[in-house]
Amino acid sequence: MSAAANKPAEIRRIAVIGGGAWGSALALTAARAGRDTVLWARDAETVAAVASGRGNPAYLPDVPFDARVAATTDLAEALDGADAALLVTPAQTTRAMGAAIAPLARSGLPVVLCAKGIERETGLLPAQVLAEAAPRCRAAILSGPSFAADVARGLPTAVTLAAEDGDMADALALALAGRQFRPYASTDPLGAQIGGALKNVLAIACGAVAGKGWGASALAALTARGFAELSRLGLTLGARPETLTGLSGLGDLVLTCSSAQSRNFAFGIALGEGRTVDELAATGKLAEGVHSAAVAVDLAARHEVEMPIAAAVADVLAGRLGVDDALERLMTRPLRRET
Ligand SMILES: NC(=O)C1=CN([C@@H]2O[C@H](COP(=O)(O)OP(=O)(O)OC[C@H]3O[C@@H](n4cnc5c(N)ncnc54)[C@H](OP(=O)(O)O)[C@@H]3O)[C@@H](O)[C@H]2O)C=CC1
Ligand SMILES: O=C(CO)COP(=O)(O)O
Repeated sequence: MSAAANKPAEIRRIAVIGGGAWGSALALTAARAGRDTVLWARDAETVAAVASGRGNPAYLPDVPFDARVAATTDLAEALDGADAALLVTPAQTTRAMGAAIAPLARSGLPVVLCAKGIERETGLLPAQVLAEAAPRCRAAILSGPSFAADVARGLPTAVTLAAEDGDMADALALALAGRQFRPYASTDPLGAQIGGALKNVLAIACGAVAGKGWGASALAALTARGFAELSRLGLTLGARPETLTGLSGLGDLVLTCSSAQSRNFAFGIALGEGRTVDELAATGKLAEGVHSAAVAVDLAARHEVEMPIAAAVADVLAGRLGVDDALERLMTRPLRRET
């Protein structure tokens, strides 16, 4: 067989599964890139608004949709004829959504996982979950510094698009690329997932520092030590250094640990200001780090990797530690060489 015969076919039609902020922004991105794009959402009002060109008032208010995106509540219709799917529901729904996609997807369908998290019950990353739930689909990862509202408004950014199969990563990057959206293909999906999941946990810690008013020096120090944790775990699990220092690692960590536009950072700010975890959970706003913190710490412990900042976040979220005590615990750890 010739090399050309092994190349993935051109990606013309994209199904975006998930009608929240990021799914809508990515559907717009795909449509702007010239793909025939259909958005699946479970909420009929969202589907009606997107299909009529009004955009997504629930999740992206005031963002005009400047490209044509079809929409449906019927998953089979969304996947019919799709050359690739983007799965953009919260990380803890990956298994159920994968199982729903599995019987409807053609064999070998590329499924780009866009959620950033670790499955709570198993400690598995999204691609590992998809491999169990939809084994005939092929996983790719889209991750990097990209607030949905910015991307939907057409503000520029760059992201990592990773798959074990480099040709598939290249084809997906080409299918989504535009003047304002620049995907870099990678063959390190593991590294891309670790960066995306951990930056959310670390952003909660950074937000708490901001909410406490502990100053810009503390915030920078915590971000750097957070990156050390992320890198330690990533390297131990087999991620590549250039992925961890790249867009889906350091790039997204810097964004999320410095901007109140991040829901994880905003969650941390509110904790630092004295709101309780229960109050914040009741808002229903998604902060993926809340769901991944404890399992990330367990995963690190299983591999004998120290993650004191993530552990402090997990303890604060579980009500075992206050934010002031968490700082005290981090600052009084035994002095050590910087690694
Ligand atoms: N927002 C952002 O800037 C970015 C987000 N991400 C990641 O993308 C993922 C999704 O985030 P985002 O879109 O912002 O989240 P949102 O809270 O904006 O939207 C979540 C969407 O998922 C749907 N949903 C929730 N639970 C289920 C379920 N069990 N089955 C089917 N659909 C479900 C919701 O539907 P309903 O409205 O009906 O509840 C909603 O459409 C997260 O992992 C996040 O980390 C990544 C990069 C940027
Ligand atoms: O992942 C994101 C930006 O890259 C979005 O971060 P939040 O989920 O914290 O809003």
